Amino acid sequence: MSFIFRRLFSTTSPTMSEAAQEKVKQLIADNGVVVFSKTYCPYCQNTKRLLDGYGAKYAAYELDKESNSDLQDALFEITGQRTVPNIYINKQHIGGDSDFQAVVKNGKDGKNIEELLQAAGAI
Ligand SMILES: N[C@@H](CCC(=O)N[C@@H](CS)C(=O)NCC(=O)O)C(=O)O
Repeated sequence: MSFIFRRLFSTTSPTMSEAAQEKVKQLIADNGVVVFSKTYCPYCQNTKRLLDGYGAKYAAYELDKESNSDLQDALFEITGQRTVPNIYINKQHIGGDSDFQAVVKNGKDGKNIEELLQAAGAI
């Protein structure tokens, strides 16, 4: 019972995990295209190269440069994906580099990649 009251009326700050999830969600909300990445990751480099090829603006969030290692766990909790790159276009989860390559080739939801990037305000 006291647990329920503590839970309902707690004024304590969010847990680390909740804070990391909020940060991830904010980055997705604030940016048309987001690539959660690691600087040394060849798949991430490929994704960024493809985006650069379209002249797209994107936020690359380099997790290996980030002291907060909770972010990768938060991404897993939100997307079910633990690897990088972890890509969002227009708040829609795309997946990793191979998923992005498939979108470049086939489009998504009836839109080609240029249309998707335009809708995201990235080009
Ligand atoms: N099939 C994935 C492969 C991605 C992958 O293996 N990424 C590696 C880094 S290069 C990774 O996330 N390893 C786990 C980690 O860094 O925590 C894709 O196409 O994105």
